[in-house]
Parts: sequence; structure tokens; C-alpha cells
Amino acid sequence: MTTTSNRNISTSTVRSSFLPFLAGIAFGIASSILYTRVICSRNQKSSSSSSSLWLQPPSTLPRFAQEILSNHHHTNTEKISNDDSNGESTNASSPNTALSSENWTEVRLREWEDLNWRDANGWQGRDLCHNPQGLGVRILHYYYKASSKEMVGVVWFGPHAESHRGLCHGGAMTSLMDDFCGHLAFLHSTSGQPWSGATVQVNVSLKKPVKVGSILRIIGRIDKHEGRKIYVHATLDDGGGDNNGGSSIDGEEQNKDPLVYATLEGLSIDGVKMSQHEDPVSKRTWEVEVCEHSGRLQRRDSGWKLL
Ligand SMILES: CCCCCCCCCCCC(=O)SCCNC(=O)CCNC(=O)[C@H](O)C(C)(C)COP(=O)(O)OP(=O)(O)OC[C@H]1O[C@@H](n2cnc3c(N)ncnc32)[C@H](O)[C@@H]1OP(=O)(O)O
Repeated sequence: MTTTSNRNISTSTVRSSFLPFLAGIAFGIASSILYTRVICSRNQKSSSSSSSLWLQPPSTLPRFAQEILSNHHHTNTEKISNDDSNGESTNASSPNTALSSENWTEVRLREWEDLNWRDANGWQGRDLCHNPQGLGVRILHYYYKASSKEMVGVVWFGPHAESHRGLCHGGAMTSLMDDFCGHLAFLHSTSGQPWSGATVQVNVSLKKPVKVGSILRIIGRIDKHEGRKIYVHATLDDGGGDNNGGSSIDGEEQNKDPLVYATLEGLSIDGVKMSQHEDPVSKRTWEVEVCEHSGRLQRRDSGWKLL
């Protein structure tokens, strides 16, 4: 009797303490499933929306970039001349002054745009700054003016240029400067051949953080040409007046003077043969043509006719 009574007591004690425990586990599992689903779906939404925001540069460029593009519609041709190339400083105006609309040629290389052709002609990857699918720092347009030895570019800092919490890596800015220095020197080169030369010094001063997603301007000129050495000065800025995504850390949204993000003092050596490939690419020359679609002058590589 006593034993049966004890057994009943113990069974009901186990039941009364075990059932809430089971219910607690069931509730915990249900909650965690629900929580995981909600959080995952939120994360998926936010990652897909941020990706779609950043996978391409914005379809509408900021005003300064539109002005650069629209200012360079020409129908006249300019002879690219390097007659004044040796041993003198240029009288080019400061790169921060407003761009005159005359005699700028668009710079295009087939290997920046035609990826299938690139793969078939000696390249092994994608251009760090000119990959049309690139998500790091991407140069959208380059224009060159031979008379003043200046070049200007429109640049997008994509999500793969990020370093710290939405701000870009200093190396992304420096890669851009390296490219700018090399190609401006290329355009001024007395060898007259694309890919004949090398950048050997890129002294970059980082002045202001760049936000991921920024569209900025790079503008610069040849400062000096001594023998094979071509010295380049350049500035990365917001183009003035219409800051689209440049650092707003200071709360500056509208400004007249360009905000400067970085400056370059660079050196390229003319006529260095970096690649040993002997093929049609190594025999290219530069030429100036009027683009049949936009009417703009293009300084482009004779390789565009290789097909
Ligand atoms: C048109 C360009 C288009 C450039 C086109 C570039 C296209 C753009 C692409 C983006 C930029 C790049 O990626 S370019 C790739 C990254 N760069 C590199 O990989 C370059 C690595 N460096 C090298 O391989 C080597 O240094 C070379 C091959 C460039 C060296 O050429 P070299 O022909 O032997 O030159 P060398 O006689 O030594 O020197 C010639 C003069 O330059 C000076 N010099 C040489 N190196 C340096 C240096 N680091 N810093 C200061 N000065 C230097 C010498 O003192 C000398 O001055 P003096 O005695 O005459 O007064």
C-alpha cells in the first residue's frame, strides 16, 4: 500500500516536472525556427537590395561627370603631337580649374571592353581599373588633351574597393593613380605605341576617405618630361558643386571648390618593353578618330581593327 502510494506520488511528480520541461523545449525549437526564418529572409532582402544598389555604377551620373561627357562632343579633329615633349615643363593650367570644352579625345582600349578578344590575345585576367564587370575601382571614361598634356577621368568606387565600414581602401585610390599616371604618360609617349612604358613611382597622398559607391573625378597633367622620364601630377576630387557619394563625414553636400580626396606625384618611363609577346598587339599604334556614334574624338589603339 505504502509502496503503491509512493509509486503514484513519484509518477505524478515526474509528470508534473517533466511536461513543462518538454513544453519548454518544444517552444524553444519553434521559436528558433521562426527566428531563423525571419532573420534569414531579412538578411537575404537586405543583401539582395544592397547588391542591386552596387553591382553597377548609378545610371545617372553626377552633374560634373555629365558635364565632362557632354563637353567633349566634337566634330573637329586634333592632331596628336608630341613635338614639344622633351625637357620642358608644361604651361598647363591647374588641374582643378574648369575644363575647357575643346580638343579632348576619348581614350579607349579594346582590351578594356572586349573581354572575349582580351582572353584570346595574351591577357590572363581582367584589368584592375577598366574591367566593365569590375566591382572595385572602375574608370568609366578617360579623356585626353594633347595641347595641354592633361587627362580627365570619371571613376566609380564599387563594393570591392571597401576597406572599413563603407569607406574605400587607400590601395584602391592608389591603383587608380597608378593607372592614370601610366596612361597619361602613354598618351604623351614619343614611342607612339600602346603598352610601351612602365610606371615606376606612385607617390599618393590620401586626403579624405572615399565612400563606397562614389563617383569621383581624376584630373591631371604631365608636369615634366626629361629624357625617358615622364612626371605626372593628378588629383582625385568630387568635381565640385555636385558631390555624389563622396565623403559626407563633414556634412558637406554642396560645394563650389572640388573636395580633394587624393593627390599624385608619379613617374613613368617611356619606351620600356614590359611584355615579351611578339604579336599584333605589340605592333599597335595610336590613332585619333571621330566616334561615329557620339561624334567625339577618340584616341584609340589600332588594335581595334585587328578583327
Ligand atoms: C610612357 C609610359 C607608359 C606607361 C604605361 C603603363 C600602362 C598603365 C598601366 C597601369 C600602370 C602599371 O601597371 S605599370 C606596371 C607597374 N610597374 C612596374 O611593374 C614597373 C617595375 N619596374 C621595372 O620593371 C623596371 O624598373 C623597369 C623595366 C621599368 C626599368 O626600366 P629601364 O629601361 O631599365 O630603366 P632604367 O634605365 O633603370 O631607368 C631609366 C631612368 O628612370 C629612373 N628610374 C627607374 N626606375 C625608377 C624608380 N623606381 N624611381 C625613380 N626613378 C627610376 C632611372 O634612375 C633612370 O633615370 P636617369 O638615370 O635616366 O635619370
